[in-house]
Order: sequence, then structure tokens, then C-alpha cells
Amino acid sequence: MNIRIAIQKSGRLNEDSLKILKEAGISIDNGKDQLKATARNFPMEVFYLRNGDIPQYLRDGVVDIAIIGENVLIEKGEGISIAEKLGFSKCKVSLAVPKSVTYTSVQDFHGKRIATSYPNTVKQYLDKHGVSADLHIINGSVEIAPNIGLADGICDIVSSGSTLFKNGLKEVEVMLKSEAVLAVSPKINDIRSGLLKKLQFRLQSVLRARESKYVLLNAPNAKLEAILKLLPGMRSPTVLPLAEEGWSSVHTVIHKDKFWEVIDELKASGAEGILVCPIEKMVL
Ligand SMILES: Nc1ncnc2c1ncn2[C@@H]1O[C@H](COP(=O)(O)OP(=O)(O)OP(=O)(O)O)[C@@H](O)[C@H]1O
Ligand SMILES: O=P(O)(O)OC[C@H]1O[C@H](OP(=O)(O)OP(=O)(O)O)[C@H](O)[C@@H]1O
Ligand SMILES: [Mg+2]
Repeated sequence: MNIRIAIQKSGRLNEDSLKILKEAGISIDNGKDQLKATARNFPMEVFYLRNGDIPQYLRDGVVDIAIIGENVLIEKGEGISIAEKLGFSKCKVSLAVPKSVTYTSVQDFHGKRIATSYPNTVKQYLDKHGVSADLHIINGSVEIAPNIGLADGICDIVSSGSTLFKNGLKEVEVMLKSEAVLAVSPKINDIRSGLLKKLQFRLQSVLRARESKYVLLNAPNAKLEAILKLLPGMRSPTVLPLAEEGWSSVHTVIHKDKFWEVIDELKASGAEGILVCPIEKMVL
């Protein structure tokens, strides 16, 4: 029995979804215009679908799992659970108004027209704040709505903010933060749940590895103690003697952001020949 996964056919999630599956050791023949494929080395069938259609497929149990934007699940994914956050396609879903408008609070939207592709998300947010607005549902190019007199404000995805900027808008409320997630059908059966567990184990080692770097450096033995204190490793760093008397090589795994925090201190403490290498998989 195969596990059936939906991924976006084309768009922002497609490439990174295939990439993370590939890094998890799953090879998929990805022919152009192909809507369905079978993995070569994992019991998996891949369905290429529109992101917006995926919640319905999950609910119906036509697919077992999917890589999808969390924002889409919040909008129309009732009953669908999240097995794993995948760390890519990070964005916000926000309310925005023309730059020239003086904005004080969400109450300002009372009685106003808001253009959006996320009506449920907006309605829920406004209801929570006791605000009633007139929602205008459009499927794309939402940011143009205020400029053409269609709406007073908008609710859409914001990432760099450049689409808002180019359309003379400003972000005034962040309603939610989103990233790509691995979502699970409420109808998944036991055998396929077992396959999901295997897939999750692999994805977790990929995600952990993406966050970490393998660091090697040389240090004079007299400075070792100070240097080791700067390096929080997985367990404890490996220390090996160098051929040159009085020197050691230190190997450790460190969070990629942490490395930049400690690099100056490492050098100041006498570390030399520092190498930083990517890690392919990290199994705990
Ligand atoms: N600018 C962005 N930066 C980061 N992530 C984004 C951005 N825009 C969209 N996303 C994320 O990627 C997902 C897919 O967006 P994309 O625009 O490719 O598809 P879509 O047009 O919303 O959906 P469909 O596949 O149904 O046509 C969104 O649901 C969101 O989670
Ligand atoms: O803050 P930014 O970095 O500018 O990103 C936000 C924009 O990205 C998305 O559009 P996309 O490019 O996916 O086009 P679409 O409307 O056709 O989906 C989203 O709908 C916003 O318009
Ligand atoms: Mg888009």
C-alpha cells in the first residue's frame, strides 16, 4: 500500500516541496504536465494539485497527506491536523490600508470594504474584535483593489512587503504567521499512518540538519578549555590531537545562527583554521 501525498502543482511551494522529499531520500520522476507520479524508492504516490484545492482532498481522504501553506489550512482546513512544520515559504497574512490613511486600530475597519482571498480568516479576526466589515472576495492581485476603488483595505499574504509597497499600501495588522506544513487527512488508515511515521522521521533529520553546521577548528591546548566553553555541541565536542605538539582539532555540531554569534569570540580565544560544513542528515 502506498501513502498518497499532495503537493502544489506549480507555484511557490512546488520546488521546495520536491526538494525536501528528495533530501528525505525519496526520488520522484517529475515529468512536465504530469499530475500523478510514483516514488521510485518509497511506497508513495504523488498528486500535483492546486494548493487551494488540497484541504478538500485531505478531508475526503482522496490523499493521505499534503505539503501545504498553513495559512490555507487556517482558512479552509477544518479537521485537518499538522504533523510537521517544514520551515519554508514563511509569510504572514495581514490587513493593509493605503499609506495615506491614518490608522489607529482594527476598529477602523468597521463598515469598510476589505478585498481578500481569505474571507474566513478575516471574518474570524474581525469577529474576535467585534468589527463588522464588507468582505469582497477576489482570487488574486488583491493589492490592487484599493487603487481601483474596489475596497478600502485588503487582507493578503505579506512576505518581503514589496507588493504592498509597490501598491502604496501599509501593513496595519498581522493576523497570522504561516509556513509550509505537512498536513494529514482525518481519514488516513493505520498502514498509511505507519508510512507517515517513517516519512516524518526522515523529514525531521533533514530539518534538523538544515538548522545545523559541522564546525572544525584548530586550537592550542592551553586555550582549549575556553574554546570548548563557547561551543555547545550535540553531546560534547570531539577533541583530537594534531600532528603538531601542543595543538588539538575540535569538531562539533552547532546551530547555524549560533555560529555567527560565537565566531569572533572563538578567534579571540585562539581558534584557527575554522571550517564550517553543511550537514546532510542529522539523526538523533
Ligand atoms: N510571497 C510569499 N512568500 C512566502 N510564501 C508565500 C508567498 N506567497 C504565498 N506564499 C505561501 O505559498 C503558498 C502558495 O502560494 P502560491 O501563490 O504559489 O499559490 P496560490 O496561488 O495561493 O495557490 P494555488 O496552488 O491554489 O494556485 C501560499 O498559500 C502561502 O502559504
Ligand atoms: O510581500 P511580498 O514579498 O511582496 O509577497 C506577497 C505577495 O506574494 C503573493 O503573491 P504571488 O507572487 O504568489 O502572486 P499570486 O497573487 O499570483 O499568487 C501574495 O499574494 C502577495 O501578493
Ligand atoms: Mg500567490
